[in-house]
Amino acid sequence: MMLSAQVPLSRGLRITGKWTKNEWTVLSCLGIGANGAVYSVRQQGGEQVAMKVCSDAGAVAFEWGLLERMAKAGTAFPKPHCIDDSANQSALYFYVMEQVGGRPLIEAWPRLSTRDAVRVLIGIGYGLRDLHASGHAFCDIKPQNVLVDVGKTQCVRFVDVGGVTPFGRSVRQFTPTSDCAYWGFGERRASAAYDIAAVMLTVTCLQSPPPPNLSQWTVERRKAWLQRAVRATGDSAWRGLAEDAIQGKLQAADEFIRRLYVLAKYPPAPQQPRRAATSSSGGRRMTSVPPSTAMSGAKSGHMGQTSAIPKRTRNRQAARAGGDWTERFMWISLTCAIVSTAGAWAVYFRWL
Ligand SMILES: Nc1ncnc2c1ncn2[C@@H]1O[C@H](COP(=O)(O)OP(=O)(O)OP(=O)(O)O)[C@@H](O)[C@H]1O
Repeated sequence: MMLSAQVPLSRGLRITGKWTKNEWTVLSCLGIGANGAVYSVRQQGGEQVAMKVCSDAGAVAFEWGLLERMAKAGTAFPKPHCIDDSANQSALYFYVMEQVGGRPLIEAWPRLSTRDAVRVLIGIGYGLRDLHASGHAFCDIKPQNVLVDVGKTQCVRFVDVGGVTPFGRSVRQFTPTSDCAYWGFGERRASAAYDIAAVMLTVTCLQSPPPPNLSQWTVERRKAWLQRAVRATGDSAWRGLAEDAIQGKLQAADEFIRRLYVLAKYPPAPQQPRRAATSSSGGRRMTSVPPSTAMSGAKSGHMGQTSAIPKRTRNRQAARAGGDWTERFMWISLTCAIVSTAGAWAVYFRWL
């Protein structure tokens, strides 16, 4: 059978590595993008991993190099496994990496409560902080490239390392709606501020989907639309954060995280209803995600290790939200004990 990066690989197909001699079995397609397709595959030994397949050997080698660098820097991108090309067919180049769990933000966002949405943003903030510490910007932030574990942990992970660029260089790969220059704000240059603006642009566009003919508008008209969309989203704290981020005033992820903690205390008013969207990655329909519960019940973080909201802060927030039943139980028990002791003393003195 003729294998090619352009032809979708069918389930059950076996791919043998020309150099590693490893064998992988295709399970499903995780997503298709401009640079190639990503498949869930099972490797010998049974582990499920992700395989990015391209027809361009140079593109695979370039992304692989970035992925290795990002792994060394301990960022939220998938861990690299190996790079190879198919022994069955010469035009199939690929690399194998950790398969990241969770759902793309485009699917997860509409079902997040306001509090959980802020917590996910804090997770993104921490992911960016680690990435920026390596001197690189993500540059291609979009809802398909941020995966959120919508279960208990709400971990945030990044995929698609192809756009990662050293600070100061021109952005090579971007998505117009997440690019501040497209909206008439800032320049298209890799920086922490560029990524932070992209996060808030992404979120604004998830809240208020832009019109389909946006690309035909002048930059001024786009800018005016965006300003209206930001004004229509959330309360003044939220608007202030979104405006500052989009205008490039937040120049470090730490500052972004700090501002988000303020929002976690005073979350923006929920926007209803959020329009259902269709994932562009592989054309999958948005599937239902169980609504997340109060902050007290879940841990948050990126890479499944770090909690986005420190435990003490979470407990305080939970107590404020009236969600800490153990504390309420303790106070009720204490009150009962005091009342019964007082009663016993009263009876004792009456009998004396
Ligand atoms: N390691 C991974 N684990 C799980 N899913 C992944 C992984 N890598 C990619 N995906 C999924 O596959 C989709 C496409 O992958 P990727 O973004 O790397 O392709 P691309 O060709 O670079 O896309 P684009 O044209 O958007 O830049 C992603 O949006 C994501 O949903």
